[in-house]
Amino acid sequence: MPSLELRKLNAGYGKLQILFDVSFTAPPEKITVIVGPNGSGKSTTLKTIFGLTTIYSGEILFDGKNIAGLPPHKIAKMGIAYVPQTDNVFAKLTVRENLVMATYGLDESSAQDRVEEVLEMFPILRERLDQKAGTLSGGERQMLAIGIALIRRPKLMLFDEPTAALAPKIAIEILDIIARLRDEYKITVLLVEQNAKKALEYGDRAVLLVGGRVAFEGEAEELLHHPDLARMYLGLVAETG
Ligand SMILES: Nc1ncnc2c1ncn2[C@@H]1O[C@H](COP(=O)(O)OP(=O)(O)OP(=O)(O)O)[C@@H](O)[C@H]1O
Repeated sequence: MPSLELRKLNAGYGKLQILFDVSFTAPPEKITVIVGPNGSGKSTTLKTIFGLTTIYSGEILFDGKNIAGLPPHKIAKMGIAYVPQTDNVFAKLTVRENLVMATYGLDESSAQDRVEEVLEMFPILRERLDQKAGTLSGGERQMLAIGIALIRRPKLMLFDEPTAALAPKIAIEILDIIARLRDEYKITVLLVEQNAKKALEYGDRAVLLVGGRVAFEGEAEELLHHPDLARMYLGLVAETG
């Protein structure tokens, strides 16, 4: 079972360093949530794992292999899927075209099976097959983005704020889907979330980033109830009594 381990990672954009000695582990078949204030480097961490930033030093071990410095297409090939926050579907193509595009390189029968699997997981997409992705609701668009990623049968999925801008009820639906990916598909999940409380309730493990450094790594539950960190950085009021 693949786990992901970051070891003393220093990374950023060109000369602008954003991540400082970032180390943490995302254990197999668990949801690891990355939380932290705005600008603390959460998205940059996901982009770095997927080969989209400049790495100065450190290691990213996936399944025991160091993937730091590999280009995104090689990282994808190893079984890692990245679902960015926006621009994660082709708005001008239909739902069907988006899914078919994602099967590129698969033989025809497995391509059909995989699309069918996605439609079984997200029945609403079946109703929208001939609709342009740009006309989907926010929640439906997230489902399509997740579906596109699932077609490659990833072992590790990186989600960047998948519930941003969604109504609370729809946000819960998306988090439920992510929990199903862990439980039914045995996928290891790394989840960046703005809504720390909800995400920590769903997550197994947690990483708190502050100023590009790891301020906490441990059980999600522990961070949720941490007397100081939860209040200082996540705006959560520790429960009393
Ligand atoms: N492409 C880029 N080029 C240069 N700097 C960037 C780029 N993308 C992000 N940054 C900077 O990196 C820092 C960390 O941004 P990042 O998006 O990783 O934070 P975040 O924790 O995900 O924040 P948020 O919750 O606001 O999305 C910020 O100061 C941001 O301005």
